[in-house]
Amino acid sequence: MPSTRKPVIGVISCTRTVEGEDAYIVKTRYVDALAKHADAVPLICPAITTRDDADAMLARLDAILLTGSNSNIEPHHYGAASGRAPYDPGRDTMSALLIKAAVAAGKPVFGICRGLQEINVALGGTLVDQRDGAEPPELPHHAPDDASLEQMFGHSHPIDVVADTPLAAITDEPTLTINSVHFQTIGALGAGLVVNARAKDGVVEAVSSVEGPTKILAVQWHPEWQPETRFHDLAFWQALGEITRDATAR
Ligand SMILES: N[C@@H](CCC(=O)NCCCC(=O)O)C(=O)O
Repeated sequence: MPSTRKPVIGVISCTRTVEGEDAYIVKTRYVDALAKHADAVPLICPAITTRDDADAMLARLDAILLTGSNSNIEPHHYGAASGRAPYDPGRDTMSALLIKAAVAAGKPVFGICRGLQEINVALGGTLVDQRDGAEPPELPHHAPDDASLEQMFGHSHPIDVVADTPLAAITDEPTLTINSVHFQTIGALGAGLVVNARAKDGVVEAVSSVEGPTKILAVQWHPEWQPETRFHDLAFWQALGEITRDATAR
């Protein structure tokens, strides 16, 4: 019987400089979407540095959400010789620990943009950067550098949803038009992940876990950006709440 209490979902934070000091921050749109559309209680998680702390944190959470962020994962985490700043090493450490702890505890792991990339890397996958190609990308996945915030999240393209995947069941549409705010994309797929959607250039746009106790669902786009305007984004958030309730009822 699924639990009737609201699930508590941990939201990973980023380290930024605020008023001249280090601060743990989360953009409100991620937290608000969990509360408004997943019917969950969001709990912002500071950067932890040990597996014991990650296990203790997970013991008090029903699931975790790895948000988007402008920073890139440091390349040594996925065996690359070089990468592009900005970085957030504290977040890299925390996301790897939280993902491993959640998988060990059989608790759901959800990812958005950088969060999808962190899940892929934590499971042994790699990333590639569209800016490293010899030619400009056939399909740019990020607006030009001088774009405003609205223009950045207005940059969009279609994706093809893979049939018989969790995303197909959630959205019930073979193609979606999604916003796109990233330069990095999945290279090698992490262990246990299944592709749920691809862009027309083959870029992986959504993944889920192969059947098993730990439910993973991650998307490369931003369903937290004005989700009221797109059915598939509202459906994404409703699914997060349902997946987490089901997991707590097991
Ligand atoms: N840096 C990575 C991940 C991109 C990402 O998460 N973008 C979101 C930025 C807006 C926000 O903070 O939500 C890449 O470039 O691929």
